[in-house]
Parts: sequence; C-alpha cells; structure tokens
Amino acid sequence: MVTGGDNHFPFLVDDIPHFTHYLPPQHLKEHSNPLHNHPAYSTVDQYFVDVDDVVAENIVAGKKAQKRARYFRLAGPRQQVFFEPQEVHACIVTCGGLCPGINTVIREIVCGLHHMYGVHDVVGIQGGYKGFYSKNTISLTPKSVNGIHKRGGTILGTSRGGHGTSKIVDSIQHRGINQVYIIGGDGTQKGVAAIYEEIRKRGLKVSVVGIPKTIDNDIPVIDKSFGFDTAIEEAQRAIDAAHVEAESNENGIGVVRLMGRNSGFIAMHATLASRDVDCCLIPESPFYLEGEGGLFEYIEHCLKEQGHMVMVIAEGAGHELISEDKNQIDASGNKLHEDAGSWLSQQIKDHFKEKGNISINLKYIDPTYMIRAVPSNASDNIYCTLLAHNAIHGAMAGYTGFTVGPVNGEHAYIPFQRITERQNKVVTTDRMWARVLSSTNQPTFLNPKQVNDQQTTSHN
Ligand SMILES: Nc1ncnc2c1ncn2[C@@H]1O[C@H](COP(=O)(O)OP(=O)(O)O)[C@@H](O)[C@H]1O
Ligand SMILES: O=P(O)(O)OC[C@H]1O[C@](O)(COP(=O)(O)O)[C@@H](O)[C@@H]1O
Ligand SMILES: [Mg+2]
Repeated sequence: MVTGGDNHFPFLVDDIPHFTHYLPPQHLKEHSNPLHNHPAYSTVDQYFVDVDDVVAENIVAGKKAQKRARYFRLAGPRQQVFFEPQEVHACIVTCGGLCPGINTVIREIVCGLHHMYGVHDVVGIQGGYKGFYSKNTISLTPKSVNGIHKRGGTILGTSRGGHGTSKIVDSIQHRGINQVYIIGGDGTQKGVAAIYEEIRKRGLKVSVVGIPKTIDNDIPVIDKSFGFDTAIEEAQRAIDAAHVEAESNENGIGVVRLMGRNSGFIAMHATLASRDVDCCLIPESPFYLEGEGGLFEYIEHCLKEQGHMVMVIAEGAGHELISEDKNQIDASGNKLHEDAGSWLSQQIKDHFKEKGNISINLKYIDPTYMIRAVPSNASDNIYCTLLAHNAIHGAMAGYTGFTVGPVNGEHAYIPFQRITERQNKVVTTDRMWARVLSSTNQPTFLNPKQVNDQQTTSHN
C-alpha cells in the first residue's frame, strides 16, 4: 500500500506525507542542505540518504514469508531541505507516562537543530498537550538543555488527557510554529495524527513529527522503544532483591511487580535477563490459581524443590481473575487496573494460611515508578540521539505526519497509521516466550486442547 506518497516505487511502500503533496509549489522553496558545508558531516562519504532509499519491514525470507514485502522510507538527511534555518520556529512537547531517555531526546532535538541546521528558535511546550493552550512556552537552547540527559523524567513536564486538536493547532498557528516534535506513546501518536490532519486541512506549512516513547514497548513496527533497555537493567535490581530475600528466608517467596498494562515485554525481558525468576506472569498469557497445573501447585513444587521462589508479574496480568471496576479509566482513557502484584501476594498468603501445610515468607516489591524515573543508560542515549536527529532530518526535508524509529536496525519514517492501528504484544506462540517458559520451568497454564491449538498456529 502506498499511502499518500509518490507512486513510482516498484514495490509496496508505506509512504509518509510531504509538503509537496498539499501545498502549492509557489509556497515552497527548496534549498541545499546546510550539512553540505558542515565541517563534521560534509567530509563523510554517503552521509546523505537517497530520497528513494527504503527499509524492508520484514527481512526474513522463506516459504512462509510474506509474498509482498512492505517498505518504509529510510530516515536521514536529504540533499535538499524545505526550510531556511532562520525560518524555522520549532517546538517540543512530551506526553503520557515517563520513560528513561525523554530528556536525551529533547536535548538532541535542540542541539541537533542548532548545530546541524543553524536553527536557534526552539521552544518547549510545558505539561503535555494541554500546555499548548494553557501555559507559556519556555525557550530551549543548547546551553539550557546541556546536562539534562543525566536526569530522569522530562524537563518539560507531561500529562494525560487534555488533547483538544483545534485548540492545539490554533496555538501552533498563533505562535508561528512550523516544526512540531511530539514525544509520546500510543495515545500520544493518535493525537499527533489528529494534529497533522488538522494542519493539512488548514493548508499550513508545519511539519508534525511523532517520536515514539513507551516504557511498555507496546508500539508496533519499531524494533523496540527507547528507555526499554534501561528499564530492563533497572528491573534487575528489584528482582535481585526479591531473590536475596526469598533465598534467605525459609519458604521465601519474592514477588516483583513490573510495568506493562497491556503488554508484558518488561516482565518477559527482565525475567530472561535475570535467570533467577521461577515464574513470569504477563497479560498475554492468562493463568489460574487452583488445581492441577495451576499457580498454587507450582509454588508448592518450587518451595519443596528449592526452598524459595521468585515471581515477576506485569501490572496487567491476571485481570480476568481480579474483581475490579472495569469502567475505571485515566484522563487519557486508558483502563485503570487494581494492583495485580498486591492482589496476587494476598491470594498466595491466604492460600497457604488456609492450607496450613507450609508456612511461607512472602515479600512484595513494587519498583515500577523507580524504574521509570531513572536516566537512560549509555545505549539508550545513543538510540535517543539517532531518533532526535532523524526526526529533524525528516522535518527539514519537508516530510510531515510521520513517526521515526528503528526497523530491523535501520531508522525509518513510518506513517502514523501503522503505529496506532494496533498495540505491540508478546506473542506467546513465539520462540521468545518459549525461552521464558524453559528458563523458569513454570506451567503453561494451558489445557491440552489449547496447547494443540497453539502448536498448529505457531509460525516461529
Ligand atoms: N485517540 C486519541 N486522540 C487524540 N489524543 C489522544 C488519543 N489518545 C490519547 N491521546 C492523548 O495523548 C496523550 C498521551 O496519551 P496516554 O495514553 O496518556 O499516554 P501515551 O501516549 O504514553 O500512551 C494524552 O494527552 C491524551 O489526551
Ligand atoms: O501512573 P501513570 O502515570 O498513569 O503511569 C502508569 C502507566 O504508565 C505506563 O508505564 C506506561 O504507559 P504509557 O505508555 O501510556 O505512558 C503503564 O505501564 C502504566 O500503567
Ligand atoms: Mg500508552
């Protein structure tokens, strides 16, 4: 499917919009990219990306591979740009939950615009989407953002809810902003798409760029989200603590709750990295407590065999078992859940008290907000830098209405629709989940019929 772009590719490109698609030619002027004269970049052979370079979405070939491969435009600097440096008025906004690395992205957008393209007019919108129409902006310069990558959180502040498309676009128009960089998760990207549509409807020369942020790794298409590696690393500290406590006490059980309201990636990767976890519970893999093959039986088995047990539970796991108000939502419309970790801990305590055969010693650790609040690690910092720079290159080249992110290791420009149409979930028929089951030895919690169904549908 070619979405809104030039139709000259001999293959299927999920293309992104460009100013030339909706603005009259007399309103657009092309300029040579200032990077041609940049002392660092001009000396690098093949620094510029050919306008027709693309990245394959699927790189595994084979009989079962998709017959018609799909591609995205390769991210990077183009020979020509559609903005003069002094013409650019850029803004940055951060929305949704925190995640390690947001400040690095902010820093690199400001420094990248300044040092690569000579753009000096960059402002920060404070407090998420609602800040567009309820707060003043703050000026962002390389000096003011220097060192912020060493800090967790976002220097701009963030929020949920408050997305009013017209009010936001009015504010963009009123302030004369023509490059909008929006850092946020799946909810935010839906908001970015709405802003882009409104800007296009009004015929404005404003580039709207989404930078995907999610600690849950629930954004599809991209390889992984920034801050995810840092989160896994930080989660190890909580799992290690749970392990130490569990091992040091008779019949010790350590329960660690990690984030992931709909997707269990943090729990899965933290479990695989640790090797001390005996059971990992995620939203994608329902479980049950009582009876044969159930969780209580497995806990008893672990306590008998090794005298202790470590469990990791993603915040969205087991909600089919928990009685909760299903209508509770946050300001953005995300479903709010009861604390699954506390619930599970109580269920385990009640079970063993009632049964009276084993006296357990359970310690519950909830490090969720501590994990989210740390600064990004070294590799996430580099990832954030590439995201920021590629976002800038795309905007300067006149592209708009796109998200940037790594696809099979190459950064690409991805249309919003591909990012927002579904959530990335752990596929429990994939080999990765099998590795978790094999490393923990936990039950599959599937009945024989489900196992059979899974085997026939599995493609990995
Ligand atoms: N469908 C949507 N359309 C427009 N804006 C949305 C939509 N969903 C969420 N938003 C806005 O995006 C922002 C962040 O969304 P949220 O779900 O809280 O976090 P995240 O972007 O991290 O998933 C909020 O300000 C919210 O109002
Ligand atoms: O308490 P808050 O700020 O709503 O954050 C909690 C939520 O944030 C997350 O970590 C990330 O969610 P977003 O990607 O929507 O920001 C969820 O796993 C969690 O439910
Ligand atoms: Mg979200």
